[in-house]
Amino acid sequence: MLSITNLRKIYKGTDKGIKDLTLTIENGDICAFIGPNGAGKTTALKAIVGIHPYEQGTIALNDINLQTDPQKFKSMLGYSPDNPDIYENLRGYEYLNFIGSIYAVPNQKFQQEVDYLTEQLDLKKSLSQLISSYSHGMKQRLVLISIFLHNPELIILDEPFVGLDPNASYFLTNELQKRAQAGAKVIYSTHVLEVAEKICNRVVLIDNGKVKVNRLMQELVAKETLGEIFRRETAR
Ligand SMILES: Nc1ncnc2c1ncn2[C@@H]1O[C@H](COP(=O)(O)OP(=O)(O)OP(=O)(O)O)[C@@H](O)[C@H]1O
Repeated sequence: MLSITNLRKIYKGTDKGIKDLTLTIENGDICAFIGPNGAGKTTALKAIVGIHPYEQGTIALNDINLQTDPQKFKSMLGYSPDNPDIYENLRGYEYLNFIGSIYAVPNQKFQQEVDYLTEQLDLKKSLSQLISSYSHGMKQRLVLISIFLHNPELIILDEPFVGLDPNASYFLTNELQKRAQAGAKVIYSTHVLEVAEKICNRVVLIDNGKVKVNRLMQELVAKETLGEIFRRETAR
């Protein structure tokens, strides 16, 4: 279980960021973070993965506290940022070897996962090229492969579908569902509400740094679409 309690992260000298976030994600949950531009989704995700220090609150994954045991917490995590800025001077396979060794993925398992994921995401033939020669979508696919390698318990993705071609998007939606069914917890931010409505069982709507809606998807969209709810909740 991922448990976030009264998380607060405000950028220095501003009143922007996340003001109060409390959330529980159970094993098998796929949770959508939605909200207007600038609402605080990326800030919240960066705090949850330990990139942004936060001044208040608790984040714990299976009772491992991010602040007191960051190394253990991060070993259970797979994170894809909104911008796939990765080591440009490495070749694709060098990057994957690097990530595999950081997470101490056993050799056989590493090879199996790389074979499967590069095949599915059509990156096999490009692994010997420098990452600097990759397109945006290819870098994104390489990051996705790298985060799935160690079978993370918590998968955090910041706008993962932006820039992915339809084949890669199809693979990603299936892969997230498959991994959630096997017990992983997934949170991803998105503006693509139709996909979120289809694959997520929980939705958190953030507006102006605060949680406005935190509901099970099935209950929330019983009478209205997620788009209609979004427009009503965020009307100025
Ligand atoms: N490094 C920073 N320093 C100061 N303010 C920041 C910083 N990063 C983000 N902000 C501000 O914090 C607020 C939340 O930004 P954030 O990027 O978390 O929003 P978001 O919900 O991810 O938006 P989008 O949907 O546009 O990606 C915004 O007002 C933004 O301007």
